[in-house]
Amino acid sequence: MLDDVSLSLHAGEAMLLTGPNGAGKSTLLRVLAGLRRPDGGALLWDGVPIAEDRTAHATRVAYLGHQDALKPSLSVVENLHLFARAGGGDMTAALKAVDLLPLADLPARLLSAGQKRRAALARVLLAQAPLWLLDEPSLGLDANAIVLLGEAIARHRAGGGVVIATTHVPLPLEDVRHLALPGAPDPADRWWDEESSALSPSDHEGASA
Ligand SMILES: Nc1ncnc2c1ncn2[C@@H]1O[C@H](COP(=O)(O)OP(=O)(O)OP(=O)(O)O)[C@@H](O)[C@H]1O
Repeated sequence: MLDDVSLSLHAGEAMLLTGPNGAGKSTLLRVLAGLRRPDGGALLWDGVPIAEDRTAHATRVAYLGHQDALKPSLSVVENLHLFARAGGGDMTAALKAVDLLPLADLPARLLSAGQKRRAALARVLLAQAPLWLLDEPSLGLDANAIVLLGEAIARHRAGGGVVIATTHVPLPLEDVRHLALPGAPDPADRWWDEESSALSPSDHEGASA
């Protein structure tokens, strides 16, 4: 059960949500996305409750769930067009950012699991939304794609964007905050460095979250 959770982020900040399976990380992301109403408490954007205008909140959020939600018969680029907002982001740049340009015309059903995840990430880039809510974004990604993910997040933050991501593994992010949901492992087992908040995959040797 998710209870007594409080967090606040400013432009350019990032937060990782950690905790064991079932701790409520995905539930919290869905609440932050406005996809699920909390039983209590409030979610504010610039001091205004999102409940006052849920449509406006939806335009602020790019949400990446566990499912990549691609239409199998459509090509990568057709899938991305489905979600690109009018006057939205640069399709070629989004495909390049996740190294999918060579596969742009391939039907989504022929993509590998990691390639599908890259396509779902390209959709986040295209949304041009200030708030990225990413549920285990590195799921299925190879080492190179995880580097690209880190770079995309850094660019988003440099432009004033905010990122909140769940993860069970370290992500290559600088100056990231952590929120460990109750039931998280003993602090001695934490793979992040409380002092520097900087992470690298090599920090993760033998740890679990
Ligand atoms: N729609 C739902 N109805 C009832 N219970 C739910 C629903 N969705 C999630 N739960 C429960 O809420 C708890 C938190 O689930 P959640 O998916 O948020 O966990 P999580 O921390 O993201 O886990 P994981 O690390 O496995 O992804 C779990 O016990 C889960 O069974």
